[in-house]
Amino acid sequence: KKQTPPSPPGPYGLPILGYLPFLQPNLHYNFTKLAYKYGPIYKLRLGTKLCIVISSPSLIKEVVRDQDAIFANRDPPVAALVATGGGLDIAWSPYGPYWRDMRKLFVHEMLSNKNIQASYLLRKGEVRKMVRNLRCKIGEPFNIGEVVFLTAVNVITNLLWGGMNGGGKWDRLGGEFREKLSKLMDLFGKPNVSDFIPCLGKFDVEGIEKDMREVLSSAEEILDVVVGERMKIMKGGGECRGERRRDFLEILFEGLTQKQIVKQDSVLGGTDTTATTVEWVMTELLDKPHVMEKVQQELTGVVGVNNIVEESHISKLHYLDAVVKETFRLHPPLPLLIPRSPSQSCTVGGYTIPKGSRVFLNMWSISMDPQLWENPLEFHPNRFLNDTRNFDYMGNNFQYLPFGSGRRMCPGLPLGEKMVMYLLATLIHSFEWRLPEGEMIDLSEKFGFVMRKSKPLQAIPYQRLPYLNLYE
Ligand code: HEM
Repeated sequence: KKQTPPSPPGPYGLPILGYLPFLQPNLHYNFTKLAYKYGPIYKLRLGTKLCIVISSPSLIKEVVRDQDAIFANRDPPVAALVATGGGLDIAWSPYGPYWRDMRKLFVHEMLSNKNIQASYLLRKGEVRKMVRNLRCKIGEPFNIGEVVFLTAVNVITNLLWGGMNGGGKWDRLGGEFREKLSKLMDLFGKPNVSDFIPCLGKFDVEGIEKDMREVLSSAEEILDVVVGERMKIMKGGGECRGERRRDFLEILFEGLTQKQIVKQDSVLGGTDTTATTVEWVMTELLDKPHVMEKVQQELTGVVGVNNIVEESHISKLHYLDAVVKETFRLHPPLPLLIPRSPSQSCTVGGYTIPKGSRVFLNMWSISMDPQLWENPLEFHPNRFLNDTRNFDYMGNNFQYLPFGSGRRMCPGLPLGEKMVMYLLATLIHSFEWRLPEGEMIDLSEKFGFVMRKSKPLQAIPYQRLPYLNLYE
């Protein structure tokens, strides 16, 4: 008789609530501590939901490579279902034809090599605008993450529907929209009892659904205006600002309704990950002046002293690339990636994983594993120089997956990587950075859908080289 493999080990919990009352807010840390006790694959019952936590490269490979098709489904939290109209966006829609079509449009059209190259002028314009704004703040402390976020939002919304920040009207809407988007991302990450005890769903005990609906209705009002305006132009047969680059909206108009377009929140989520990464890199560099000095030297050698950074310089910035990679290791923006859910019962590591369970891939714990990394708690960019182990972002080394892996891997990778490097190279080449008087570096993190710093980085820019007028 064929025997069913056993269920993974795991802690016991209370009746009905399971392990829910014992969960701590820093979930990645909590899950890592449990792995010390129960091993690299264990189960947790949170309310009625069976969760599986995996934290070894070989078991992660079984999920995202060997059984990728089975694990390509998501198990969206209530907040995400509310935000995406029941899963109309790319990140939360179930694995199937709708997701495939959306993702194909996104990857082959919006983020095709041709479109990314054609949109360089747009990125250049936004990055220059950022430097001009920073010139007015020389000697003053300000929030780096916020400035970078605005630049990333402008680039991505421009790629999506072009021109949101082109005139006074879009500038105002863009600022408001940024606020809503941050709130929306925070709500994705908040643990919600309704996710784990569905019969409590209608009571919305923590008010997350209510908050989400409020944020959404104002965010969507803004999107409706933008999308509606563009639909009018398209229906009138008008040329979109005479540009040759087709933006995502134009492409989407070919097959989707306005409602489906407005629900592309996950695409916009790319702005939060980009800004958070830049903020973490700047924090690590301000904490380690010798590393900052090496990055500056590299930039001076590659870009020169009387010149401004161009995207063509990026491929020559090997040390900065290693600094970014090491930052992704120590502070992965999505420490548990986006949870998967098997579409049929299957076996991982010799254990049964039931259909519909929520599977967390704990990349944070892998990043901190002393068996896999020498001195894992220390910041050593050199470990990524002269790398022979494929520590790139392509999702083939299961010890290092900042952009995920398999069918559900981040489709925004080509843009995200470019933006992070270009923004950092410009910020560091143009300015000398210091902390405000009496301020200490704070490296603590706050768990969320995107893992941000618990205290935003405040830093002061000083003019570094005499060429800043080139940005005028
Ligand atoms: C530093 C930048 C970024 C990082 C670190 C990052 C990381 C990730 C990760 C870890 C995932 C989950 C992958 C998985 O489940 O295996 C993901 C998914 C996704 N990302 Fe990114 N991302 C970044 C930038 C972007 C950008 C710029 C965009 C859009 C322009 C974007 C759009 C998406 C979308 C749509 C998904 C869902 C894919 C799906 O479910 O099919 N990301 N990202």
